[in-house]
Amino acid sequence: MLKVGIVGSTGRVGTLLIDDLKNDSEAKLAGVHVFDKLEKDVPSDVVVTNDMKTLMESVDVIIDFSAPVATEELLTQVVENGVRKPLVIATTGFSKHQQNLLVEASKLVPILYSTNMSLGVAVLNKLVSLASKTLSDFDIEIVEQHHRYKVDSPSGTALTLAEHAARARDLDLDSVRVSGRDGDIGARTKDEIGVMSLRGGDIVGRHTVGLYNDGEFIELHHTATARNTFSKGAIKVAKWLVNKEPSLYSINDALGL
Ligand SMILES: NC(=O)C1=CN([C@@H]2O[C@H](COP(=O)(O)OP(=O)(O)OC[C@H]3O[C@@H](n4cnc5c(N)ncnc54)[C@H](OP(=O)(O)O)[C@@H]3O)[C@@H](O)[C@H]2O)C=CC1
Ligand SMILES: O=C(O)C1=N[C@H](C(=O)O)C[C@H](O)C1
Repeated sequence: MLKVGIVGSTGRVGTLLIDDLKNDSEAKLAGVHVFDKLEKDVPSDVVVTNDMKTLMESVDVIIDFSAPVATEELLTQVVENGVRKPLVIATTGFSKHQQNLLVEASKLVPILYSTNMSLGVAVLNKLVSLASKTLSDFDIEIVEQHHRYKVDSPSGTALTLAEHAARARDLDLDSVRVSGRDGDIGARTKDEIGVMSLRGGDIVGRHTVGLYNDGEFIELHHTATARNTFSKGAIKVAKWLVNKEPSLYSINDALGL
């Protein structure tokens, strides 16, 4: 039985991970990191701790849906404190420093990082690469919609979709991304990639990649209708990751896409 540890165990996705692991025949909950207090009941043999190193040493693999500072603490245990455990990282909104730390840690332990753990978005990324390259004259605009509690913007998924679009056109995303328009902004430039955010209600996650030209346009939509799409996806890739060599893996590696 694969022993799973959760970082972000009290969160929207973390609580679903606890439920999903109760019904899994190959993986079980072995430890949870709690920042404050765990309201949910867990079996008595589960390690409940606010110490990241203790959690990591109690499990076979970590699944992280938390906050950038918490993921940074996790990665620091690998890079500075010699802890060696495979990590599935789903948290979004990292700074450049945190992104670099993730790359450094992946030289020491296997890490699968994905801004979206759904199969649908994994396929959408591939469709976006194909469409952006083939429809090279079309303007690309991405819109993401999420629930009112989401704290980072644009979503990690929207940024990953934008990266696929930019790479397909040999563009540097940081130079061409536009994430707000207001006032006398002038006409749209050819290469810019718009990435816009809407927040409201209980929307689990919706991403639209539009490619617009004179006389026609294509819009590719993905909608997550249940949040456990992400928790179940993360457990699936954790099983795949656990015996891999240190490296930075994508969800496409795990799903064979
Ligand atoms: N890749 C994917 O498929 C998906 C990624 N996400 C991402 O996962 C992350 C979590 O999402 P969600 O569950 O909705 O968020 P929540 O805000 O519901 O949960 C965040 C969790 O992180 C914990 N946390 C916050 N700060 C710290 C800290 N400093 N140290 C330790 N733990 C901390 C919280 O603990 P406490 O409750 O005590 O504050 C809580 O358990 C977000 O970055 C989100 O974008 C979300 C869905 C899918
Ligand atoms: O915070 C969320 O809820 C989600 N976050 C991820 C992101 O930032 O892309 C994935 C999903 O869309 C839900």
